Amino acid sequence: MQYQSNDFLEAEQKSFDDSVRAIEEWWKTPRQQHIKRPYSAKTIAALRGSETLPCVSSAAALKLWDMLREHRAKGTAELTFGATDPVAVSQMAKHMRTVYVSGGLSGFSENSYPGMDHADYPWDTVPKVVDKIFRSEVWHDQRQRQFRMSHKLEDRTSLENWDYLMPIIADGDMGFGSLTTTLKSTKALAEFGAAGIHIDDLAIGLKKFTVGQGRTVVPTSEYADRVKAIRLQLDIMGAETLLFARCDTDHAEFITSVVDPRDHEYVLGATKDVKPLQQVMNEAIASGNSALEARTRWIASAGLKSFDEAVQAVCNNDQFNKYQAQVSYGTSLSQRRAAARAATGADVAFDWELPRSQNGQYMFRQTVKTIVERALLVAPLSDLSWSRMDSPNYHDIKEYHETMLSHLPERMFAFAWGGEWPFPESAGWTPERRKNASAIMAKDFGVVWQVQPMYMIQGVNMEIERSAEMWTEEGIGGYYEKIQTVAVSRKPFKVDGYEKMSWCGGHLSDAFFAAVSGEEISQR
Ligand SMILES: C[C@](O)(C(=O)O)[C@H](CC(=O)O)C(=O)O
Repeated sequence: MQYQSNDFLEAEQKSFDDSVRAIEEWWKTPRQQHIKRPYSAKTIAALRGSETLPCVSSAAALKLWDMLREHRAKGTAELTFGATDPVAVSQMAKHMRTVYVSGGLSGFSENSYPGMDHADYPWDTVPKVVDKIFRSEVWHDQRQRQFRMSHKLEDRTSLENWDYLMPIIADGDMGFGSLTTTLKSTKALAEFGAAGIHIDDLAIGLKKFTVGQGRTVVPTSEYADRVKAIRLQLDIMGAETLLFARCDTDHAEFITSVVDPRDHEYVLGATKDVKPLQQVMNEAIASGNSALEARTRWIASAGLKSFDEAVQAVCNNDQFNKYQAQVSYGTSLSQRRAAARAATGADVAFDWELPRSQNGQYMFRQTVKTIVERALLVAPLSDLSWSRMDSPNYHDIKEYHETMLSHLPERMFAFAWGGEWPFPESAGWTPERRKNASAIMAKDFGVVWQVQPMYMIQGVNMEIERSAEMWTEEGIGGYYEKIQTVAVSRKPFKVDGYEKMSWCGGHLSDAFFAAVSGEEISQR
């Protein structure tokens, strides 16, 4: 064994103690002080290497934090959309101050095997897109500054001066598997430039899109562990990256396991004497019938209820009140059964095994209360809360945010708008409310960051399709008149393009040659 002197050991101990103190001081800064960790600075110091490398995303994360806090104070919001292409991002910078890297969009456009939003692409797909966008932002900032600095002060007022260094918020999906993948993807996202990361409570790979079935969530405890793992990783790195705790429980229909009693209230069971759903579906397939139709018939016959509903259905008001007085958040099914027996004098028929799916999922019925419970649980470790929706219900949105704010008045929220949402009056959307939805969400509910993740797929598709039609029908004549002439005459600045040397980096690369040949390249 290598001999280690006392001097070495003491220096090592001092460096460790210094690191603990530095972490404790860091956690007192305005950006960090609201976070309540379930572990000590000593634990984090012990998980660090002897050198903590500076995290490139931290400056952007602090910028994002200040930006969002300011919006929160003013009742306004930062609006952005999803992007995976640095060229597009360079144009977004002229109107937006943040950019979103969507997992769904990355799944379509950033891997060799495109597909629907299943997060079934390699776990480092989104980090690589973040890397590409982050580096392109840095490059645009560099070439813009070089161009400006080649001009004298008095000539610079009329030059372009965009803030390309837009904080990037990245889709961490469900962490891509186990805890170690969650740690690795967080590390990659923060190292590659993500100023914010969102994590959700979805099960990996179980989204359904066309058969009318809702999403599958993981137990509350698994979700809480994901959030904890991300915060832990960010702390190990000393990263300021913001953590958006997204909850996909709205309209979720399944849960992977009943390991956590906090979920038991929402799991559905059969209250009638029926065969297991899987058996019925397998019999339908074996006899050449539709499994989906067999499922629909089974659901209609099984008397599906939550345990509380099952109790309510078999007792009077007094008995139900007595039952309710015995149960609360986190009361397990076996405790609920005992409380029901005590209140009604009989066992209540309820079997949550019978409706289980082929993948073993349990049937689940969420309410706004479920989402609030999950969101409150992970709020102390995260920076923003986000209840993800399939379609917008204003009443639910209002109830969720107002309940959250009654517990956490300073809380900041994120929200994603869909590409083809209907905004019906029946869901609380008056025309006036729809028109001003983004502003209302910001002012009334503190939703400081709002994204349309799939804007590229609809909004930009529309532009490309129109452009492709024009080019194939009119060729260079059409291009000259409808694109080039318009782009070049745009005021106060030409539209960016390959011929615009400042934007495409022509000036920068020529400046490299000049500098190497010994020329003074500043302010000629
Ligand atoms: C935001 C999202 O995570 C994404 O990948 O962009 C998706 C988008 C969508 O499916 O509409 C999500 O909300 O799950």
